[in-house]
Amino acid sequence: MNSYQQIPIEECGEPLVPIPLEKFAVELPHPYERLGANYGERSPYCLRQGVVTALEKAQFLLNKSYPGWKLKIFDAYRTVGVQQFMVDYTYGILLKRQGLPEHKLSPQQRQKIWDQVYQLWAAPSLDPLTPPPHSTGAAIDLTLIDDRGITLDLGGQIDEISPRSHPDYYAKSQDIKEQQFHRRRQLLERVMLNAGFSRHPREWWHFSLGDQMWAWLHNQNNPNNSVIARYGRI
Ligand SMILES: C[C@@H](N)C(=O)N[C@H](C)C(=O)O
Ligand SMILES: [Zn+2]
Repeated sequence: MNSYQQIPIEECGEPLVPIPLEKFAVELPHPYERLGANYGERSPYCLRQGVVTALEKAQFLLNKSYPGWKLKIFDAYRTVGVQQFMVDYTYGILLKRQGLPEHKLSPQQRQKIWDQVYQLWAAPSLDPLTPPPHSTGAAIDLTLIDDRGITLDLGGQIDEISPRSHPDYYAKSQDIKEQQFHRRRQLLERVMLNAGFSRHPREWWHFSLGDQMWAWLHNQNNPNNSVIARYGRI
């Protein structure tokens, strides 16, 4: 269990609502649907009402400094089934990289792959006390586009399994291009944090508001003013 999953949840009952996609840029077709993930009746482009409002605020703050730029939504809501699909898909990718069929792997080799998967992905838990962040409708993965509609390079792909995914990977670089990646990551972080979100400590693209991870991060920074999560699995 991750530390953040010990945070209690007091579900506030806010509905999951569609993201007004016309206000943002969107990765289309949806990256996980393209891989075969089945959302059933649900859409990945939904969030809790309060989270959509905060996302609109982040877009507004971005436009104050950078008119015409947009937040580009990669992924938002996921059922636990989709979380399971992506965890299994990522295991398959890492297995292929090893170049060995699964039955030839030792239990230790297998465990090493699972550890890598769970470095990046939350466990597809059906326990209401430990929901995957995206299954609460409170988490979003996103990047930036500029006023020409060009997706900006933030120095790595979303969902990349590599040290480059760490938000501060380029923080100390002397390379001009890499310093630009870092400034863009800082810009994305600034507008999202000022709108109320928290950023995942290991993923430059993942932000959430009101879920267990958000509360845990808040409490790390404000030990005298602790909060609990208001969004559970929906
Ligand atoms: C891997 C990335 N898309 C992501 O969302 N990671 C977090 C931790 C998650 O699975 O909730
Ligand atoms: Zn995410």
